[in-house]
Amino acid sequence: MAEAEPLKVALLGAGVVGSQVARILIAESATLAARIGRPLELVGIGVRRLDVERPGVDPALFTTDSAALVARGDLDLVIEVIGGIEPARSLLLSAMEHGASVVTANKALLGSDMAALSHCANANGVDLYYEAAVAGAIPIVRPLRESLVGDEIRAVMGIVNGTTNYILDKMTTAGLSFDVALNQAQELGFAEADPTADVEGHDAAAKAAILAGLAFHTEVRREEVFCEGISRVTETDIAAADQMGFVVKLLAIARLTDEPDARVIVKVHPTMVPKTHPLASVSGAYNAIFVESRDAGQLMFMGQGAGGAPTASAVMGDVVTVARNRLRGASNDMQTGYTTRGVAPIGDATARHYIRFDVADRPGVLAACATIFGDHNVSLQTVQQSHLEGARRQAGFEARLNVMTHEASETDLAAVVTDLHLASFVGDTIDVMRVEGH
Ligand SMILES: NC(=O)c1ccc[n+]([C@@H]2O[C@H](COP(=O)([O-])OP(=O)(O)OC[C@H]3O[C@@H](n4cnc5c(N)ncnc54)[C@H](O)[C@@H]3O)[C@@H](O)[C@H]2O)c1
Ligand SMILES: N[C@@H](CCO)C(=O)O
Ligand code: NA
Repeated sequence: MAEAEPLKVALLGAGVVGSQVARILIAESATLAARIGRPLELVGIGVRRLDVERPGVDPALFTTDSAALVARGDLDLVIEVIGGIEPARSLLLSAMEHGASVVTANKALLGSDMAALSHCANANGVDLYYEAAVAGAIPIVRPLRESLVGDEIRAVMGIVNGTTNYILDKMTTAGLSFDVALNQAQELGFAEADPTADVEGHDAAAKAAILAGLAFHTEVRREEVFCEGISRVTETDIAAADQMGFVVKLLAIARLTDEPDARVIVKVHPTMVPKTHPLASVSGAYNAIFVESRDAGQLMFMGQGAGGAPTASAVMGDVVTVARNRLRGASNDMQTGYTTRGVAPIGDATARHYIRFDVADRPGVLAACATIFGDHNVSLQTVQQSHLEGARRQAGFEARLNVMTHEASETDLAAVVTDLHLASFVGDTIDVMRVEGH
C-alpha cells in the first residue's frame, strides 16, 4: 500500500560522521520509523573508495558514483557528510533538483554559498537542514531559525571550534605551550588533519557566517567575516589576561551596528572574556553559544561541537524532521523573512581593548601616551604600570603599561597603535586584544 512505502534515503560520505549516521540509520531503524510514522530505507551510500572495511553495513549499498545516486529521481532525502565545496555543492543541487530534501553538516559549503542552496531548496519545494554544521550536537540552528524567530536577536557570541578552545584551555589551566596543546588536540581527534582551518579561525568563520545570517535574517558569506585565529596568542597574553580577571577564548561574534539601517558586525578573533562570564567556564573541546535577545534575554547553549556520534545526533534530528515534513507534503521556506542588511567593515566594529607595551620610564611619558589615545577618541578605563627587570626588559624601555580602554572602534584603535609605534618612547612590541562581555 502507498502509505507503507518507506522513505528513500541516500547517504554521501562514510567518514567520521557518515559512519555514525549509517550506524544509527541501521541500528535504530525501528525507533526512527516509530518517530517518523514511516520506515526509512537506506538505498545507497556514496563513498570515494570501495576497498575500505565498513562493518555492519551491507556492501551492496556502497557506490563511488554519488552523482548517479543523487539523480535517481525517487529519493526523499539525501544526507551529505562529505565536506568541502565540490563535489558536495553540485551533488546537493542535483539532489534538490531531482526532488530530494537535503540534510548536511557542511559548514564550509553553507558558509560560502547559503543563498544558492536555499534558493534551490525553495525553487524545488524541498527542505535544506543543517543543524550539524554549527557547533555539532548543540541545537543552535533550529533555535535561531524557529524557537527565537518571534524575538529580536541582539548578539550572538560563541565558542564554535573545539580544537582552539582545547588549545587555549590547556595553555591557561595546564600551562602547556601552544604546540604541545595542539599536538594533544590532534591526538584526541578534534583537530582537522591540516589544523590550519581550526587554528587560523577559518572553521569558526564559516560557522559565524551561518550564525549571523540566521540571527539577523540576512545573507552573510564567509568572505565577509573578519577572521583572526589563535596562532599569535602567547603565554604572556594568557598570563596578563588571568591577572586582570579574564580568560582568552576564540569567539565568533555577530551583532548589529547601532544605527537606523543597522548593518551586521561579524567577526572571529581571540577575545578576553571576564572569568565571571558564562563562556569563560567552557573548557576542553566543548562549544557554547551565548545569545542575547530583546525578550528572552540571555541564553546559553553548550555541548559537544565535534566528534562522529555527537555530530550524527544533530544530523539524525534533522533527518526525522525532514522526513516528517515530507510525509505532510510540506517544506520549510528558507528565504522567507530574509532582509538585505549589509555587513559592516571591521573598522566600524567597537569593543573594549587591552593593550600592552613597554615605555621609557621618564617624566612625561605616561601623559604623552594618554594624549595619543585621546587624540583618536579612545578613552582609557584603567592603566597599570609595572617595572621590568632583567630579561623582560628591552634597552631603554623599563616600564610595562597594561591599558584597558573603554569601547572604541577598530579604526580609532588602529590609529592609536600606529602613533604608539611612531613614538620614540615606546618599545617595538605592542600587543592588543579585544575584550567582550561584562
Ligand atoms: N568530524 C566532526 O567532528 C564534524 C563536526 C561537525 C561537522 N562536520 C562536518 O561533517 C562533514 C564530514 O566530516 P567528517 O569528519 O566525517 O569528514 P571525513 O573526512 O571523516 O569524511 C568524509 C568522507 O567523505 C568521503 N568522500 C570524499 N569525496 C567523496 C565523494 N565524492 N563521494 C562520496 N564520498 C566522498 C571521504 O573519503 C571521507 O570518507 C564535513 O562537512 C565536516 O565539516 C564534522
Ligand atoms: N575541527 C572542528 C570540528 C567540528 O567542526 C573543531 O575543532 O571544532
Ligand atoms: Na548544531
